[in-house]
Amino acid sequence: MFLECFEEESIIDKKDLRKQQIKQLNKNKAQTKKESLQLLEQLQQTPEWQNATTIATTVSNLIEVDTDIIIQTALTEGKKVYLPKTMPHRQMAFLPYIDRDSLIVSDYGIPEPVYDEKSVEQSPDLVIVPGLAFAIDSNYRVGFGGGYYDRFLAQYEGKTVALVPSAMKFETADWEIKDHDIKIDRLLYI
Ligand SMILES: Nc1nc2c(c(=O)[nH]1)N(C=O)[C@@H](CNc1ccc(C(=O)N[C@@H](CCC(=O)O)C(=O)O)cc1)CN2
Ligand SMILES: Nc1ncnc2c1ncn2[C@@H]1O[C@H](COP(=O)(O)OP(=O)(O)OP(=O)(O)O)[C@@H](O)[C@H]1O
Repeated sequence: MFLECFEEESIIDKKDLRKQQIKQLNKNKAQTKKESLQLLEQLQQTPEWQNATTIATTVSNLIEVDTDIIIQTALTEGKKVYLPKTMPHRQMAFLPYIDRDSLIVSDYGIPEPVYDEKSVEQSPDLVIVPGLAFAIDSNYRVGFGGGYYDRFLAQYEGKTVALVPSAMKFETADWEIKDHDIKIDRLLYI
C-alpha cells in the first residue's frame, strides 16, 4: 500500500490490458474503420511498402484495422499478398491470397488460406503486424495472446510495420515487456 505511492507509474498485467483493449476497441469500431484509410495512405508513402513485391497481412476482424483495403490496394499495385494460417505449436504458415472464396474459417473464426506446402512464403518483403496495443516510444506491441507473431518474428528477417489507430496507441508500454517480445520496425499512427 505505502510502497505503491513511490512507484512512478503502474504496470498493467498483459491479460488485463488485452481485455480492456478488446472492450475499448469494440466501442471504437467506426473510428478505427475511418482511420484505416488514413493509415493505408501513410503506409503507401513508406519505402517498405513501395519496395515490397510480397506483403503479409491478416484478414481483420471488426475491432482491428481494416485489412481488406490493404489487400485490394496491394493487389492493384501488382504486389503478392500472403495471409497466415495458424498451425500446430502456435506456428503460422504464410500462404498466398487468391480470392475470398478460397479462404476457410479457422477454429478461431479467422478466414485463412488452405495449406499447400509448395506455396508457403515465410520471408515476404514486408509483414504488417496486427495487435491490440502499441507503444509509440518503444515500438512494442500486445496482440491477442497466442504468441504467434512473436514466434514468427523471432526468425523473420524482413521489414515489419504496424498500423496503429488512435484506440491502440499508447505513449509508452505500461505493460510488462518479456524477453520474447519483438519490436516492430515502424509504427504508423494517427
Ligand atoms: N486478423 C488477425 N488474424 C490473425 C491474428 C491476429 O491478431 N489478427 N493472429 C495474431 O496472432 C494470428 C491468430 N492469433 C490468435 C491469437 C490468440 C489465440 C488464442 O488462442 N486465444 C485464446 C486466448 C489466449 C489468451 O488470452 O491467453 C482463446 O481464444 O482461447 C488464437 C489466435 C493469426 N491470424
Ligand atoms: N519466441 C517464442 N518462443 C516461445 N514461446 C513464445 C515466443 N513468443 C511468445 N511465446 C509465448 O506465447 C505466449 C503469448 O505471448 P504474448 O503474450 O507475448 O502474445 P502476444 O504478443 O500478445 O500475441 P500474438 O503475438 O499472438 O499477437 C506466451 O505464453 C509466451 O511465453
